[in-house]
Amino acid sequence: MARIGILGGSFNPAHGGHRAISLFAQDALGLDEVWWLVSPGNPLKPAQDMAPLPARLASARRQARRAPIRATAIEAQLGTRYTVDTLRALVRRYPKHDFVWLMGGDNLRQFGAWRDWRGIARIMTIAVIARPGYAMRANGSLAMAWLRRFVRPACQSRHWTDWRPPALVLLRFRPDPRSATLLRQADPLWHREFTTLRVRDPLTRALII
Ligand SMILES: Nc1ncnc2c1ncn2[C@@H]1O[C@H](COP(=O)(O)OP(=O)(O)OP(=O)(O)O)[C@@H](O)[C@H]1O
Ligand SMILES: O=C(O)c1ccc[n+]([C@@H]2O[C@H](COP(=O)([O-])O)[C@@H](O)[C@H]2O)c1
Repeated sequence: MARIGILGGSFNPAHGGHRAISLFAQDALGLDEVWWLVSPGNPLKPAQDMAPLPARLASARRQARRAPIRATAIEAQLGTRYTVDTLRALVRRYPKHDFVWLMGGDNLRQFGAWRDWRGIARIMTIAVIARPGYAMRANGSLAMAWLRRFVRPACQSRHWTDWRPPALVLLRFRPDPRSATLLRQADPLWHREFTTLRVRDPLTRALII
């Protein structure tokens, strides 16, 4: 079974922080690959600041170069927007893969607002990577109040395929302050270099328009 970590995100744009946490997770969890799911549109984020999907996917492809990372916009083909639907579809589509959901500590804080977040935790193990400014045990977070009982020790993280979800592992990583927000502030028109209107999806080979 291939061991795959999934990092969902807006990638508006992709940056070195995504790459660094993916390589760290690859090592900590013993992954064969990390798949970056470039979202057609985060259901909780306003669409107006969002660069077109082909530009975000192209920026992710560039950041993923020469690393065991595949950028994909597979949610555009699956027709899913909510993570719970995406993960169900992926597990069905790739029965020979073991999947773990990766996210930064900032996403753990708002996880309780995601559609059927308990359902997500029941589908696959979740690995949270520390992010500067976000306490991982997020006291007062609705999701953490429920997830706390499923936390596994980080020293066992390579054995995640033996865990029966819900299972949550909190991974400490050297704080990486990079963010897409900072990059957009520095250059709101970052996507002008990705003028291409169509990009080949590296995972599915479909044309993303
Ligand atoms: N520097 C980082 N450290 C830890 N996790 C990160 C970091 N950058 C991104 N992530 C995680 O990667 C995933 C995708 O992030 P996203 O594409 O939204 O980038 P972002 O930098 O958080 O963007 P924005 O600043 O626009 O919110 C999320 O789970 C996020 O928590
Ligand atoms: O399913 C949901 O309700 C949901 C709500 C907010 C965010 N998400 C997912 O969380 C991932 C991170 O999103 P972002 O925009 O913070 O990079 C991305 O895969 C989104 O589709 C999912």
